[in-house]
Amino acid sequence: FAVVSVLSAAIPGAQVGLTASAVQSVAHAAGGSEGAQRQALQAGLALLILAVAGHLLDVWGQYLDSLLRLELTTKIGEQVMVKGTRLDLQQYEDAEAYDKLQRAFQESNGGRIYQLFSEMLSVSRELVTVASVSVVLFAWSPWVALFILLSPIPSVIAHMIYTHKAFDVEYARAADRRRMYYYQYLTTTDHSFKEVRLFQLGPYFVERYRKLVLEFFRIDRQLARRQSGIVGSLGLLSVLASSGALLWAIGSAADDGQVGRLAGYLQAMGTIQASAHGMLLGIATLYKDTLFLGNLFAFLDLPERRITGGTRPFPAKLRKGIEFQNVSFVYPGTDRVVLDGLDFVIPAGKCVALVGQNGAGKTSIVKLLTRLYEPTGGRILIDDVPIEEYDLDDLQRHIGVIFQDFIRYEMPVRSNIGFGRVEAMDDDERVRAAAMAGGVDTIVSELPDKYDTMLGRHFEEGRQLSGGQWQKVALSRAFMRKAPVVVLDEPTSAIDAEAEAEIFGRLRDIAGEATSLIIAHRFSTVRIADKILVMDQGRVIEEGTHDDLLRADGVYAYLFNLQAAGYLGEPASQ
Ligand SMILES: Nc1ncnc2c1ncn2[C@@H]1O[C@H](COP(=O)(O)OP(=O)(O)OP(=O)(O)O)[C@@H](O)[C@H]1O
Repeated sequence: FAVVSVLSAAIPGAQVGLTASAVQSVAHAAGGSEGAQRQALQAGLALLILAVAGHLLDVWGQYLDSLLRLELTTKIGEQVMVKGTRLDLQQYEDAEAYDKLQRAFQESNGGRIYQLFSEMLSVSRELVTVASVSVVLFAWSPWVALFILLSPIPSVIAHMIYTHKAFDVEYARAADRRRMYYYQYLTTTDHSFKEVRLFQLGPYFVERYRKLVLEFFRIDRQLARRQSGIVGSLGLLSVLASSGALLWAIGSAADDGQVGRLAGYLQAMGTIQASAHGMLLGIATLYKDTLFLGNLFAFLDLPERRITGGTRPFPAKLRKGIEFQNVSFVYPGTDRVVLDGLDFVIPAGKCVALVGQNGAGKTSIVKLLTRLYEPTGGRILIDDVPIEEYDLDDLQRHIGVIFQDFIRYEMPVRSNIGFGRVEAMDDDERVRAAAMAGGVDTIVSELPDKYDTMLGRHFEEGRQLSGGQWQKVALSRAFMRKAPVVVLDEPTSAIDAEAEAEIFGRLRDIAGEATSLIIAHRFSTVRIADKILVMDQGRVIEEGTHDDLLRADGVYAYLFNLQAAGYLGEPASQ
């Protein structure tokens, strides 16, 4: 591509020389000079051949250019996705790091990197054109050549100053841009439509969006005004320089009668002005692209998986269980103690339930157990071995976890369940067994394409499920994993009581095989557990079976009675 581009760029130099020679020969022929006519025709023929060659090289260059664009956009998009999967959860949950991600994602379609390459090539092409024409010009008059060559520089400097300012402005905007996209998202997606419509929030979000846009507009207008001033005044210098050179060329042609040379100057001036201007503007654009691409590279350079594991394989079945010893945790960048000297054991093959108020720290425990974060103090042991000694991927592969905010994959049922063990997604038996354990098999049997039915509404022929049905699908995904440790964060909050009882029956069936931790607010869910931990402000304040805790008549008994009274319509006794 580079060779083709450079070859085609050398053509204008030859054209200037040939044009001058053709015009001069015509002038001589008109003066009756012998052989001049033949020379003029030869120069004309050479010009024709050059034009055809130039055209063919251009077409070829454009084809290669498309290939380059395709290849770059594919590769960069993929690299950004891969990088996204290699970061830590912390980088997604921290506003500053998230801004960095967003800035990089804006460049992730590879458009800018393609632009950078093609800009680099076009600058080199223009350089070759300018050089080839300059050779001819310098031979005629070094001063005129110098003037013509340097004339575009002032206006390009102006562009570069502006580009830097524009980048600084855009850089500082990341958070506001994110806010803008968020308002757009809230007013244009199915997830938010119901609330936005019924709470009549549309005008409010549009107004917030408009305020941000207007502020952007105000700053951009200021910038554009300043740019016009700078570009205008420096550009005037460029115009004066090139016009001066032209004046000089006209004067000297009037003196010595070299009309061919004047024609050559005129053509050269047009070519050089376009090329030198194109080249210097290209440099300004390159400068801008490298500034913006800095965002992409800053993202690609982000440290990957700072949480690392050891080499020990995770046990296929726990012997002893999971133990939290004096575990404390503070989210990075914050100072609130979320877990405060936590001590508890989940015996192997048993089911332990965690209850506690919102914000007590239950989900944070799951994040530590799955090593999405590291404790600030204390240690977590699995079968008496510190958790960090296990191979990280192996550990995560052996935990079947479903978070409260599980994903509703807009994909077929088979994928939604099969993602629990992606290698076994085509194993019909396993997918069906998982669906049965999650209580979703009867729903699937009524779907038009059974396990191949598309779920959700984003793609054609997708079937939308109810909230509880989606939750059952997510549970099936956890069962699909057949992991020795199962962690379910509010797994049945949207599931009806009958289905919940069935699912927990199955969870009990796998007890003995798996060690499970269930977080729940519903006491009907909690009571089936072998042991219940009651949490408050990052600590375990009560521990025991359902009956033990009722007998102890503490916080658990109070909360249980409160919920039971709610069901029975009686006031809670305390
Ligand atoms: N990524 C985070 N960064 C900083 N603080 C966080 C983060 N996630 C949660 N927290 C804080 O940690 C505390 C515990 O949150 P956690 O999600 O563990 O509570 P929870 O017991 O699971 O609550 P819920 O019952 O509402 O699900 C809360 O005060 C919350 O504000």
